[in-house]
Amino acid sequence: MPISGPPSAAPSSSTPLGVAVLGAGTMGADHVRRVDQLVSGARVVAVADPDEARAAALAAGIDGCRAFPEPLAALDAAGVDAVLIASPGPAHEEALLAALDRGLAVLCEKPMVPDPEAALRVVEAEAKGGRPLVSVGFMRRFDAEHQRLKALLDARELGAPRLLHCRHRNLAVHPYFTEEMLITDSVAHEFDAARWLLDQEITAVQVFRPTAALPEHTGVNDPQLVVFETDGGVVVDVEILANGGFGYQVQTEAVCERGTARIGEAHGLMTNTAGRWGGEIAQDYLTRFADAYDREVRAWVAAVRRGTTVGATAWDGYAVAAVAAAGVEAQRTGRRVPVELAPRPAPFMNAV
Ligand SMILES: NC(=O)c1ccc[n+]([C@@H]2O[C@H](COP(=O)([O-])OP(=O)(O)OC[C@H]3O[C@@H](n4cnc5c(N)ncnc54)[C@H](O)[C@@H]3O)[C@@H](O)[C@H]2O)c1
Ligand SMILES: O[C@H]1[C@H](O)[C@@H](O)[C@H](O)[C@@H](O)[C@H]1O
Repeated sequence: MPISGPPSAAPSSSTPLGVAVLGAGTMGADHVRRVDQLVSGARVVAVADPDEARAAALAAGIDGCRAFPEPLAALDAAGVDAVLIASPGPAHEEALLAALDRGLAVLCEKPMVPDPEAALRVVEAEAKGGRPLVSVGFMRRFDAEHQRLKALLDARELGAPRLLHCRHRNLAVHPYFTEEMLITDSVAHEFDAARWLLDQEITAVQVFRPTAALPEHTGVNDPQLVVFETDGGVVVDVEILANGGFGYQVQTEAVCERGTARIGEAHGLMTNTAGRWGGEIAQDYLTRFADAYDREVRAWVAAVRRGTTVGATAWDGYAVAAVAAAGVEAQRTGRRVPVELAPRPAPFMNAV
């Protein structure tokens, strides 16, 4: 799609950035609350969802915010300077291309676009515009524990990393969640986090599935073990559990040449009483990663004002989609599947 719209200018420092939020479900509602109540320098001016009642309910609580049943119409609403996409992954490509066509900066929830060919179209559309506009919501990059682990690995304090052991356990997933989404929607986070933590590309993926019968209540064969290799020789294993039923846990342990480092062990209150100790397990990502989402959206608003992006780029979104495509094939065939990456375009001159 050609870039035909005029480039958007970030508003002056005294005018809040007008944000259109596409998708008024779990994440859309959380981001609307965040932009409205926690982030200074931005306001929600439009909310769009084909479920009109959802959009209207969110917009009703915010002065000057309009609800739209047609997602793309919200991009043309008065006062829109930037777009936050929180619709399901398959709807992202259309919204991203429309935003880029209008020169609007975007924070797009992960996965940027689940399918790699479509993800590459987004990379190309942004490149044609000549400036960075797409930030992808891989929020672990803004989580304090993940940032500490990255700093430790970058500084080589424990020597070179050799293995990453990851656990990704969900309480439950949406009823529309499919077996493929274990890879494209959930392990997508570990694909991004591993690339970012290690500063390496992923080269091949394998998926191991228990042979036990499919649990009737979920429709997803739980748990699965996803193992991938990087071009720096690191091996990463990820236990992915969609319907664990007990809480939300995201843990990573790096095994390096001279030691190990672990994050995600505890998050919440620990109690000692009556001869026992015990702790809390967060029940969902909205709790576990609340601080990370806040930092992410604040950083995004600040970046848009500076005319740039933050966190994962459109290229990162594409790379994750390419790895996920290999992962889905590995899941289907039981084979080790190499990752095919397109040539990387030159970075933007002013990207951060
Ligand atoms: N970063 C994270 O930790 C995290 C957590 C959960 C979800 N997500 C991502 O956020 C996105 C939304 O997930 P969710 O859990 O909020 O889903 P959800 O099902 O709760 O909500 C999605 C909403 O989008 C609406 N919708 C459908 N098609 C649309 C379109 N074309 N345009 C606008 N709205 C549309 C639906 O009616 C629904 O209200 C997904 O990409 C998901 O992967 C990210
Ligand atoms: O969409 C959600 C979200 O991305 C969560 O962060 C992840 O833990 C879940 O597995 C996924 O289903």
